Amino acid sequence: MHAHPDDEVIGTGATMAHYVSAGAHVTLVTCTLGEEGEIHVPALSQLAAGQADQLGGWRLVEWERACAALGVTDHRMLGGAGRYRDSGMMGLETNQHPRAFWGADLDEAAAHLVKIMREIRPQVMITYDENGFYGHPDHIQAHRVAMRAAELAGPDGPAKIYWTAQPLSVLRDGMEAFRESDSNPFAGVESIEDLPFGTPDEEIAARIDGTEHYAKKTAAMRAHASQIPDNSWLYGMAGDFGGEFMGVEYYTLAQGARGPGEGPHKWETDLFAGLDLDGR
Ligand SMILES: CC(=O)N[C@H]1[C@@H](O[C@@H]2[C@H](O)[C@H](O)[C@@H](O)[C@H](O)[C@H]2O)O[C@H](CO)[C@@H](O)[C@@H]1O
Ligand SMILES: [Zn+2]
Repeated sequence: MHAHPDDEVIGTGATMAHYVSAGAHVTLVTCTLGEEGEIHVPALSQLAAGQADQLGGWRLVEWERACAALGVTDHRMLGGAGRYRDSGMMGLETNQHPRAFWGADLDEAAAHLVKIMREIRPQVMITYDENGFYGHPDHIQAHRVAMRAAELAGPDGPAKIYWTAQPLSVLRDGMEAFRESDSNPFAGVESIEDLPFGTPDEEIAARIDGTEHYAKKTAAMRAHASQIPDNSWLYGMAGDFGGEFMGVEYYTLAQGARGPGEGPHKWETDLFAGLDLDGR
């Protein structure tokens, strides 16, 4: 369950490709079209919200192309394309738009996801933590709607719920690795504790290694060209560090029993670890 087109790749692209290739049924639910986003493709600049206001339709196409690159065939917009609008960054006037996701009625929005849950009966759901990973209103709302839907869906809801996360150790390694880079995402950051995200390693529950799929993740990122420019640090990370940073994704476990794991913190290597898959 993601907030905008492109979130699915940045946070969970390798995980989605990993499970599609393992034969799992992966359903992506995205909550808005991303109408209020930046535009990094000059030729598209007049699609912006304050001009032609067509960015949402364009990002829908980018989103479908990115899903194709990951092998995800079941991708849905919450309540149908255009039902909820990108709210913009926290505190902006766009938060008050009549269709802004940030102002959506929680149970009405959750009902759209419950309907999907009753159809697909997921064993595992991934969404964001209470802060929406980094505090964007649509990410916070996606968390709230996903957790409410899981509560309302009862036995049709997921047995395990994970929230996207970045271990502090990975952020420290990344900050060091990018120190000399000319596209340093940590530029101006004194300490990783200043970042709006980061989880102590001991609170991480799962490390999903989708390294073999990081080329699919990179291709899916390129599909989101309006949001992820060619000179993005994300490509630098993929280029300089290969799958090590791009192909591995981390999660905390918000609901369900933790399965067997590896390493000093017993991180699961499979989100379905410990589940009776025959049962559901
Ligand atoms: C990854 C993500 O959630 N992107 C959102 C976010 O985009 C940010 C926004 O454009 C901001 O103005 C930029 O400074 C920042 O770099 C962007 O990440 O918010 C957008 C508006 O809600 C949203 O469309 C985009 O998908
Ligand atoms: Zn987002």
